[in-house]
Amino acid sequence: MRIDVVSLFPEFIAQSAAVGVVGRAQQRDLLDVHGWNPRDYAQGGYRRVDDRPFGGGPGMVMMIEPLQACLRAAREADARPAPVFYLSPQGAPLTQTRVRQLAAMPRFILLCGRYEGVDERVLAAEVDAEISIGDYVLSGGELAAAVVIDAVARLQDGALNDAESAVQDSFEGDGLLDCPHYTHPASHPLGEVPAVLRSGDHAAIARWRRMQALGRTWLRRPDLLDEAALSKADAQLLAQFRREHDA
Ligand SMILES: CN1CCN(C(=O)c2nonc2N)CC1
Repeated sequence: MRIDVVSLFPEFIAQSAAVGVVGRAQQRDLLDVHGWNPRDYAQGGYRRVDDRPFGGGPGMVMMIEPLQACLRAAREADARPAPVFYLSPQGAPLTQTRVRQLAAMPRFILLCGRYEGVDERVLAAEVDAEISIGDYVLSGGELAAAVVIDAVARLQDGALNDAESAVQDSFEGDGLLDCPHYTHPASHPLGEVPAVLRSGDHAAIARWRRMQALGRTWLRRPDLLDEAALSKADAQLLAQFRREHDA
């Protein structure tokens, strides 16, 4: 899979994509991440990439020409078709379902805006969809692009080791929040590790973890519960959690 990123800070993208799961995926040739800088496609001595907004107001807007030329270069760097996604609070919320769709593509291009954003004509002519990683305002699209790249990289076959796959499966598999995790020491002034986790009874441990995942989802993200396909056993575990919680 190939991801091209158009950004005024391609070094940020390259550095974030060189470490961890994404870096390993690249080393394993599961993923290629390429950064492109619109400033390299800006004309004139100042290599201008932004200008003042028509209508006045604060900040600057990224100009059409450097972006169009940069997107063209990124697109033409590989023969495969490449949809363009713009990171923006105005985009569709990024979900694991959307990540799975992106991860199945042979390639795509991420467009990262800075300042007040990009000229709207670029969005209309060059962008296939906008993606938001959350309802807040960042300083640029690069952090959002790094989030998309990380989530997509994890879904490339061979990117995760067994332990990492288990974590992925725990959320992705059933859409619930994760259960609590503990490690040594078993006793600490902050509290004790739940006895069931030290019991060696793997069936009881699995039930406890499932009940905690169901219960935490009910408490913190009931909207996810509405989407989750709960089994009869799940419903019984959640009922037990709620009885103990309300006791
Ligand atoms: C122009 N620039 C504004 C800030 N920005 C975001 O806040 C953002 N991107 O994706 N999800 C988000 N939230 C990126 C684009």
